[in-house]
Amino acid sequence: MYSVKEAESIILTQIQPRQETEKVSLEAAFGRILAEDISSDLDFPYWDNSAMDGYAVRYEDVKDTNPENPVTLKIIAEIPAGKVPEKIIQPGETARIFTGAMLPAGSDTIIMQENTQKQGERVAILIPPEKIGLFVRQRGTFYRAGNTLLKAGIALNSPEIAVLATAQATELTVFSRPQVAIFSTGDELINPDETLQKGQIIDSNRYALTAFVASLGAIPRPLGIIKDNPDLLRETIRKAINSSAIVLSTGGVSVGDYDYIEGILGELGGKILIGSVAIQPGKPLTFATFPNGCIYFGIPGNPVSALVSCWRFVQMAIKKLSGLTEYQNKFLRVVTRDTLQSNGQREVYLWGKIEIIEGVYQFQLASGQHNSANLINLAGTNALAIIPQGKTTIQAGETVEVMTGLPL
Ligand SMILES: Nc1nc2c(c(=O)[nH]1)N[C@H]1C(S)=C(S)[C@@H](COP(=O)(O)OP(=O)(O)OC[C@H]3O[C@@H](n4cnc5c(N)ncnc54)[C@H](O)[C@@H]3O)O[C@H]1N2
Ligand code: MOO
Ligand SMILES: [Mg+2]
Repeated sequence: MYSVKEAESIILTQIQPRQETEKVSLEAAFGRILAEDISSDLDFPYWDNSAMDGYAVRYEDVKDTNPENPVTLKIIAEIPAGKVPEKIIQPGETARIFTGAMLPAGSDTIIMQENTQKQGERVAILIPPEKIGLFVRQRGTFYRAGNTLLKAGIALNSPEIAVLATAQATELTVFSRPQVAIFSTGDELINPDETLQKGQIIDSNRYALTAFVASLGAIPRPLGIIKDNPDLLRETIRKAINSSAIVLSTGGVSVGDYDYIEGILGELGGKILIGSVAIQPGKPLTFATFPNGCIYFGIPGNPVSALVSCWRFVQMAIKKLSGLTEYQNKFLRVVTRDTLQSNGQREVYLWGKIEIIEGVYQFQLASGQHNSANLINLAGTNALAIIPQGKTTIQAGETVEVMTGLPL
């Protein structure tokens, strides 16, 4: 049995960012992962421009002005945003200017309107600017043409989309989304629209995993429920590994008589790299690779074990495969509001919520039973508190390591 850290490292070593890319328009780029470095041949700002509605002046002219005896300047032009200034500001002159408008030659500083008083063709500057260049957005001070603007491997969210638009990057190369096959195994399983008979269990894992995969931007391929029948399982697995980058099955990975997955993976040429992990919930995690590059996760059937395995291990695998540079899970150290307990045998993950209490992050354990079959109290959680192997108690008020950013 591997430790959680060992299992993480084995999994990550097997996963290389995919090479397949596609072109998308800027409109369709949200949520995608950039597969090329982006630069622009434009400086940003594109040219010196005004940050205020006011007057473009020569600093020399106004630096000693004061409200009692203000300097007055002759207004020689009006420059709204979008208009190219035609006149050069000479000593004693100014131009009326608006936010975003190009600075006229000869001027170097903007006086905001509130610090002036218009007197017909002239304007009195009541307050001197604190420094030369005040309220001027200088060309190239945010970004210099030719430098890298955005690096390959980042996810495109609103800020990056804004940058791409401004760089006129209207068509982008992004990583194509990996396909992830998902199926549930077990004779006891029924679909949610079927009538529950004695002894049966409604398949929740397939839905949970489909949502989980979609939340990571990969393409889920749900294949339904497969009975505990070695022939059916073999056929399903064979098809899945030949058509998907990653396969996720739930159930059938423990030591029971109907737990067939590991044996079948071996028969089909899979290399079993992990058979179990010292994690609770989620111990019987099976991880295998196939000669065609397909990655297989045999995930424990208990619904909480299934999702915890996904969050702890599958998440980073999908992210890395998808081309994301930042694929590692995120951990925080926060105070726990509840006492957390373990029998010390495995690294224990307890589900709950990170909440902001008086401006500080704190962990609150989900109420109700912490049992790997109890998916009910998973709802509404957003974090997993971790009790290291060998430790039995973390008292309320103490600090605990929490895995966060779960795509719940
Ligand atoms: N003798 C031992 N028994 C078990 C061990 C062990 O070490 N020795 N490990 C336990 C642990 S830990 C886990 S976790 C489970 C894992 O079991 P499997 O992955 O083999 O899964 P199944 O046996 O098929 O099912 C377990 C449980 O989960 C329910 N289940 C399965 N699939 C679904 C689904 N799609 N949706 C909802 N619920 C599902 C299933 O009905 C069972 O109740 O093994 C322990 N046993
Ligand atoms: O580790 Mo199992 O995953 O307790 O239910
Ligand atoms: Mg079993």
